[in-house]
Amino acid sequence: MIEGVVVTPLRKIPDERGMIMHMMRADAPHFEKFGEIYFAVSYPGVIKAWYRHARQIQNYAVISGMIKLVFYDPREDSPTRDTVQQLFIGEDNYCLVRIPTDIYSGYKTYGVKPAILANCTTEPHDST
Ligand SMILES: Cc1cn([C@H]2C[C@H](O)[C@@H](COP(=O)(O)OP(=O)(O)O[C@H]3O[C@H](C)C(=O)[C@H](O)[C@H]3O)O2)c(=O)[nH]c1=O
Repeated sequence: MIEGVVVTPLRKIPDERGMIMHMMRADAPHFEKFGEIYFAVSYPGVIKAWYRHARQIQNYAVISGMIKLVFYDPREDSPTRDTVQQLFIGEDNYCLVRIPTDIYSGYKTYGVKPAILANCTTEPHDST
């Protein structure tokens, strides 16, 4: 596992009406800071890469569909420098993935339906 990447299994609580899908709460051990939450929808087969953020920690949960999520660690001071990691996450493996600053990440949507990725970040998005 790349240093700083944390995978936390999340609960789905079903009943006859549907389900509750946990993601983030302020008293959870994995909560750090709230910046923004948004939903990225990707059609089947779409690749989104590469991302690298200097300030913003990302927390991904894929609420519908599946993605192959890949990381590369270029950090000179990291014990996992030059490591590649891949995860298959989404409705069949419902979890929260913490992505630390300064690593590269990217993903591909697979399967037959769009993936809906919720991203709860520690800083508001800034495209500059
Ligand atoms: C994230 C965001 C984007 N935008 C605008 C900026 C662009 O005009 C458009 C698409 O943004 P972007 O190309 O950044 O979208 P993605 O390639 O899906 O990437 C975003 O969602 C993936 C999952 C990441 O992890 C990235 O960090 C995040 O940038 O939406 C906004 O106006 N506000 C926002 O909060």
